[in-house]
Amino acid sequence: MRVIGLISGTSVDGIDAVLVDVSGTNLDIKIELVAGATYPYPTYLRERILAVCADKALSMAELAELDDAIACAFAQAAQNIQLGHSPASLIGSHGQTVYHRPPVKGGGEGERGRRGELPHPYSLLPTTYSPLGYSLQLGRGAVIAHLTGMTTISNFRAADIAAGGHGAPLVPRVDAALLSDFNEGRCIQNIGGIGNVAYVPPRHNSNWLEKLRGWDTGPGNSLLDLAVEHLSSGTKTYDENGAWAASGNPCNPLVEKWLSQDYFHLPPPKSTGRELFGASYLQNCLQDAEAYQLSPADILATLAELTAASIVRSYRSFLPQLPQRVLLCGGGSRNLYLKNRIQHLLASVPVMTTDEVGLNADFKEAIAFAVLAYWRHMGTPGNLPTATGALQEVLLGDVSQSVFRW
Ligand SMILES: Nc1ncnc2c1ncn2[C@@H]1O[C@H](COP(=O)(O)OP(=O)(O)OP(=O)(O)O)[C@@H](O)[C@H]1O
Ligand SMILES: CC(=O)N[C@H]1[C@@H]2OC[C@@H](O2)[C@@H](O)[C@@H]1O[C@H](C)C(=O)O
Repeated sequence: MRVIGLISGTSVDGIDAVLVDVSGTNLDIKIELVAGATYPYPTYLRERILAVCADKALSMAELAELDDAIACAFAQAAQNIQLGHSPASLIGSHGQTVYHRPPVKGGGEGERGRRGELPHPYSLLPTTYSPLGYSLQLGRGAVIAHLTGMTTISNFRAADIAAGGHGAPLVPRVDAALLSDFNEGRCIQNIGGIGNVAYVPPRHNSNWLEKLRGWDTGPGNSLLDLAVEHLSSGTKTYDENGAWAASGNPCNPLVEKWLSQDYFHLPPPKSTGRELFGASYLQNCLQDAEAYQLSPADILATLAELTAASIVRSYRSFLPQLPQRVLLCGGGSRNLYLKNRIQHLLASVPVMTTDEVGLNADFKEAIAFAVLAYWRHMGTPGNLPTATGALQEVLLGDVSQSVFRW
């Protein structure tokens, strides 16, 4: 089946679109990437999205307008990616995350929540506050289905959240299907705006899927990108290949201070977003850096070290053993300095990109949402409770069918 996968991630840099052929059932699937492209948002739209992510207030009418403007951009990306190819019959669209709130521990989280009992932290909250997580992705599927004439699956995170999960990360089940190895335990590390990992145990283990783990490791490129924009007075948006950071030195006492923060010590399942690792987090980092009189390059090297160390230390803290290989994907896998620091901290564990095992590292997330849509279409669950904390596996995504014929 030919499927389109669409996502714009927490970097808000544009829409990743793929056209893939998917076949098979459940975890036993094959995919072939027919086409992939990134379509940058128009500047005005990117700025509006970033403002909303940074808590800018907007009216309901403005929210509806923004939701549909994003959906139109996604529909356009779906049309563009098919040009010159035979058309797809299904779209899986993640949309644009503008807000993410994990469930309250001991309340919504499936692993800990008990029915019929108000857990302690919940009883301290106003009664209007739900212990379930909340995650809002804009770019409604109905509009994409309407504009493209194609059945569109969207709103993938809601069903996992309703089952007590974080609604994230959702990619680990796809990682299990596409990147597992018979003999080797692997960490599949995405470095987008936020970093997230799936630990995929070797498949020779009879209950390997139950042993799979996944969580958000913390900042990926979000702090680095914000810092580059600030330190270059808006002339740059990211540190190409990590060259700027590579010309500085990390300040280790600062890295240790930042790593003492709660999020890094919280056991999985856990998820996060720009709400935590965003502009105000960076402001605090920059304030801390003043005491050490760091140069711009040192600041970037220190933030890169935070990202690398938060990733590697989370493996050491939360996995039964280190993986035998780490496969990087997402834009941060192109940051050579970051990649080298991860390799250094992992010593003899080989670190490479998913490209090197045949899965495109830039488009893996978009591919994942094509696969998740395929699974929804086939009636196969898409979440992994060991990664999201949900009480059970559930079907992910709302189905919008197009009744319009253009
Ligand atoms: N050549 C490169 N050198 C350094 N960094 C790069 C390079 N290419 C991309 N990046 C980084 O990758 C980021 C985009 O990554 P990606 O598209 O994977 O993020 P995302 O999908 O928005 O995030 P998420 O996975 O959190 O949803 C850019 O903002 C930039 O920081
Ligand atoms: C709420 C949300 O959009 N979360 C993203 C984000 O970006 C990376 C990390 O945080 C991950 O948990 C998730 O995305 C991927 C696609 C996932 O669900 O696996």
